[in-house]
Amino acid sequence: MSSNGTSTSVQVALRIKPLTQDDLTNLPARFQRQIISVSPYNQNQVVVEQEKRQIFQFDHVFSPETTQQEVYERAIENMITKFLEGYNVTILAYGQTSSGKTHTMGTADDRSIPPESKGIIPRTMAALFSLVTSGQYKSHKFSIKVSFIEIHNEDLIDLLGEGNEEERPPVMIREDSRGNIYWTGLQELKVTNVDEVMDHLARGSMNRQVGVTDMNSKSSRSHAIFSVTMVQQKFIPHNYIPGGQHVTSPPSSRPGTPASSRFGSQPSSRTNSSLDKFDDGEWVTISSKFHFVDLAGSERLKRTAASGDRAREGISINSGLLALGNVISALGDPNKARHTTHVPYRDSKLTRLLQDSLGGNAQTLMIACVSPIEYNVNETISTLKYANRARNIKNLASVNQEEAGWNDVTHLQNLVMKLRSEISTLKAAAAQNTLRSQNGGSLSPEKVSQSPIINGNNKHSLNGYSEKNNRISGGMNTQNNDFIGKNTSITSGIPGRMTPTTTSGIPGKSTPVGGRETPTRMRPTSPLNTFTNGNIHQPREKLSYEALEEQLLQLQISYQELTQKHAKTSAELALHQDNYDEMDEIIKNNDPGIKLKVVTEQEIEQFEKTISSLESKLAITSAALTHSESMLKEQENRIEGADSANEQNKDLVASLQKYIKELETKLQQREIDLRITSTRDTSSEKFISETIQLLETRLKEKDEAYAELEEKLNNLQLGESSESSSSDKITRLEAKLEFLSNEVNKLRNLGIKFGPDDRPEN
Ligand SMILES: Nc1ncnc2c1ncn2[C@@H]1O[C@H](COP(=O)(O)OP(=O)(O)OP(=O)(O)O)[C@@H](O)[C@H]1O
Repeated sequence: MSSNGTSTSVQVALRIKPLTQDDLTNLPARFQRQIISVSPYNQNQVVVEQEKRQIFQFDHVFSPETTQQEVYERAIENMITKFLEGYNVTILAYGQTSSGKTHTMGTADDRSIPPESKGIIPRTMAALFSLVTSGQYKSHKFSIKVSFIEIHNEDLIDLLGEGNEEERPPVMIREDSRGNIYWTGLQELKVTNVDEVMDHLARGSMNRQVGVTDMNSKSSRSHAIFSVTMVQQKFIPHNYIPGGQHVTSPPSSRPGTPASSRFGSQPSSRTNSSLDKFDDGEWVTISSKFHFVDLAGSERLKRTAASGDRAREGISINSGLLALGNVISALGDPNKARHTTHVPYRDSKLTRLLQDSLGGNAQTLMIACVSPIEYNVNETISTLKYANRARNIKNLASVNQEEAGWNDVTHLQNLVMKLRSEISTLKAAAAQNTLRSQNGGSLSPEKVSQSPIINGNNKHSLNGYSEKNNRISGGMNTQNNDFIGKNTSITSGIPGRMTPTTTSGIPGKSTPVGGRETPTRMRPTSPLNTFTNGNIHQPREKLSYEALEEQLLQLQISYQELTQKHAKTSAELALHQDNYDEMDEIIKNNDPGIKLKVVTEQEIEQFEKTISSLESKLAITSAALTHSESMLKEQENRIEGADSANEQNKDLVASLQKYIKELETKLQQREIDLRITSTRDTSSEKFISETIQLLETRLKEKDEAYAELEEKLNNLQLGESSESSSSDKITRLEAKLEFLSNEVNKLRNLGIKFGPDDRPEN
């Protein structure tokens, strides 16, 4: 049973990793500029310097210089106190690969790690053991167990499991009726000191899946959850002073096992002797669990150059973190949280396991780890945003406290029997008294005090009872332990005090305070009055008798109800056990045909998600298809148009070819004509040149004749008698020569040459 639910936000711390030698060697120097730092104005703010400046606020910010001890002191120490008070506590380390999650948590701790480098787990465990063995808790008895589980490719692996993995029972996640998540089928190892814890942690982390990525030579490829379950039994004496010291020591023997034990163990039966211890006080069982969650790297696949198995791991890691992100979104976005009733815890094993640690019954701290340098800026920003959303989640943390025996039917049966016997003794005493008073006798106070019913335990129940019970039902809570005296130990010892009790002190009935009261019963009666005046003790006895009768009746009803409830629960348990055995058998048989039946709700949801994603892909594909079809039609139309244009072009080509043919014919004809012409030209040239030659010959002859004539003339000049006839002859010859020269010039003008250097005369 839980008490004192208080709403708390998920606390978020940011840790900036210092640049390590590996970073300096492996990452490009030009991207090693530090881009994130603690704000100088507010120690809980970080500033990211990029093109634009971004500021994020967290509950704690740890600079690269912060030591492991400082982280522990500032963020973890007070959570141990909460754990001891009975709260469930969860610490999650989130961030990209190599950002320092494992270092911060100390998940991979072993003896080689120096004390100053020890992470949260070893420090917390050392502090826890130091506290539980200290004087402060000497009235408590503790049972501490550890388990270590890994989620790798959506499989749950028990890291502390021994023997052959195939022969181990499967690890299953379960949810109890109160929404608490627990798992079955894994080793829970009892530890009594910190060394034992560290041995288990080291052994488990050796079994953890690690691989080499581009960014971390020893990268955790899985989510790992190291859990500590603590059951403490606290004795609350009846004369307890709220907020003060216990004034009596607890009795030496105490209830054997916690009334409500999770993680598979059954409540133990109770013996009568243990009931007796309620007379001095009562045992309260507080159980709480502490999860240390070292998440796998949140980076995108391409950053780690993952392929093959690494990529498969990456996809599974990312789907787990995506589901965690969706849960954080659903819980962390104030608008969504108001409207969202469904938080997708079942989307991954990780979120299912952390269901009651996120938005549930837990004190939760997320430590977001980031790299300081520019190279990782995108991952850093996404981690900061993720962590920032987580700050908005409200958890309802409460102490897991139960009064001893409340769930223990055997204990309740014994109690009913004890009450019955007390009532019958009381009845007998009352009858005896009535008889005596009828006989006129009176009962001395001494005799009354000898009655086992009135004496001691039940003294107050006969007078201040109703008043006392009013107080219980009005404001009782197990934290305050507002105890009523010894005589009410029956009521207070009955594990029904956490539910409202009736004013008659009968457990399990939720009747409002005073609802069933008669004025008589409400009236406080002084015991002194009752027993010093014999005249008034008869109605007093009568009243007690009636009240007891009613109590008996109520107890019988309660007993019947409990028996029925017990029978029903047993039947349900048997049914679940059968189903479980059947499933177990199926899984063991490993029959692939039958195995199909073991489709869990989670898988169905996964299938539904896959189907809906396929449907959306189908919608996109069919839209693309429609688009392609219309494009195709358009193309067909174009082709048709092109075909008809082609036909037209063919005609054109044919007519062009015809025209070309005609032209060719014409050309041929022209060529023939030209040839004929040129032949003609050649013959005319020949004729002309012959003519010219002829003319030249003639001219030459004339020239020769002229020269002969001149000579003759000269000879004649020597004789005067022949002078006039010679000059006539010369005139005639000159005229002839002129005529011939004109003829030659005409021929020259026609382009006929009379030798290579011939030029027409002007
Ligand atoms: N605050 C720190 N001071 C000194 N060294 C650190 C610090 N944080 C991380 N380192 C070192 O950086 C390296 C990577 O850190 P770690 O293995 O813790 O990263 P991780 O986030 O767990 O990576 P992965 O997700 O791949 O497992 C380790 O060598 C670790 O010792």
